[in-house]
Amino acid sequence: MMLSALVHYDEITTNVQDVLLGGSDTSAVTIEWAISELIKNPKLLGKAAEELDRVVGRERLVTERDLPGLPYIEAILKETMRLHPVAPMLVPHQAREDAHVDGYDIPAGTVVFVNVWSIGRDPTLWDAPEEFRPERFIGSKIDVKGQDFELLPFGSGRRMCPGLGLGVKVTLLSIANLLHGFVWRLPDGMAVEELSMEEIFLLAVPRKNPLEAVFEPRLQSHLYM
Ligand code: HEM
Repeated sequence: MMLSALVHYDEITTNVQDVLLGGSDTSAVTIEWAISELIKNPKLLGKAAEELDRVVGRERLVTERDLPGLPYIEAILKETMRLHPVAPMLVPHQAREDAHVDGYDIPAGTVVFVNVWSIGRDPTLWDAPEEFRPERFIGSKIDVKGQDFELLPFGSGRRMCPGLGLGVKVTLLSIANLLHGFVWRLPDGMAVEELSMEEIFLLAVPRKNPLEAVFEPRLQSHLYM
């Protein structure tokens, strides 16, 4: 009885840890990459601000209800997830039965890694894959929900990320509010070419050096209270 209560407690702790870890770093890393790419491309920063001013205006903050009307912000998120997937090889999976995929035999028991980092930069799938171009997703049906195999930042299938819905909303809303609420630029005297985009390959792939940026309010002061 005591043992089963202990196992039960351990399972709860592990599951809570999974959700906290799975849901915090992933979103933070994605948001930092999105802002970095935009600071490097001031024209895109301007396009995002234009969409936010047109749809939301300057009298209030962005809310979840605004998200469906912000296709450019959504395109920024997809483009960030294409170039900077937080789990570059997803997590290891094991083939349960013999399979034949694209000319390769995969025996049962094989540990399979899916290199979504490379897929996102594959020149046979993407035009100018090294360029950050959110426009490529405007009018495109490609989504991050695990059905379009060229873009799998949340994985696919029965073990794909269960936090997809929450993850997309949190990152979209954060990026939208950061761009709507602040003007972003590099510190004085620093040119965009000097902004390092080096990655560090850990469990997630954050920036090697934390982003240093200057941000100034662009809305009325009472909105920040
Ligand atoms: C930007 C946000 C996020 C990204 C990019 C992301 C990405 C991923 C990826 C790639 C996996 C592995 C999928 C696979 O096995 O192939 C995963 C698993 C998981 N994620 Fe997320 N995630 C995000 C947000 C969240 C959130 C908000 C939560 C929870 C609140 C969460 C909870 C989990 C859990 C529990 C798993 C393990 C699922 C399993 O093994 O069955 N994630 N996530």
